[in-house]
Amino acid sequence: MFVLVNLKAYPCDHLEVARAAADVADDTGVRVGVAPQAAHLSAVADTGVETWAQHVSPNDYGSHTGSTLAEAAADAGATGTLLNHSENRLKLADIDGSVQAAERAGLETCVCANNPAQIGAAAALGPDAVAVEPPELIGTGTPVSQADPDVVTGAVDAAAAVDESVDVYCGAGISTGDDVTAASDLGATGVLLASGVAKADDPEAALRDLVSGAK
Ligand SMILES: O=C[C@H](O)COP(=O)(O)O
Repeated sequence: MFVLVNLKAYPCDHLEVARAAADVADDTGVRVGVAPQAAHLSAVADTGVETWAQHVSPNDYGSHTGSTLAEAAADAGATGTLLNHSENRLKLADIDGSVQAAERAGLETCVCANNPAQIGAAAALGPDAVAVEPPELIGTGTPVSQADPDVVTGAVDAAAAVDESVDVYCGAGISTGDDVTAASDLGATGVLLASGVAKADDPEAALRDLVSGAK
């Protein structure tokens, strides 16, 4: 299982989380990634943890003020990127363009989507992974694997129907090792989470609990 921690724009200590995630990954052999703010990519990558961007633009080099260039994220140490997160939705053409931009820069890609139908559409764009997240469960602490298991199995089936090589992650409310185990039992190969670590009093303890459920 891949445990990917999205720090969003939470006021957490990104270096504390990154160092903890690097230690937990080293100690357990479980794949753990951290997706910080774009301005923190380089500092987070310097800790040695697997580092993901929260978004990259569909643009190539050029006159694109305010864009997050895929090559710049890769230069800063990112090895992957989320795309189309529920809090940063893109037009279909821009998701496609961002997947291509990320691939051009050598970044792994995970396209987020709300439900199985969107997961099928996302998988058709050829990312490395898709992540299903019911928006109403994000940040609630109620895990999707418990509240809406059918959305996870539906997403696994929808992605496989399009392209069996696309990994399927699930997210929203994931915060414990039991949640990670439940996600794995439903067919997900990774989890995408945020508040369970970014808002934890002890992020390292939260991460150790999460990875204890990874298979
Ligand atoms: O990117 C992470 C997801 O939106 C899940 O957030 P959450 O773990 O706070 O529910």
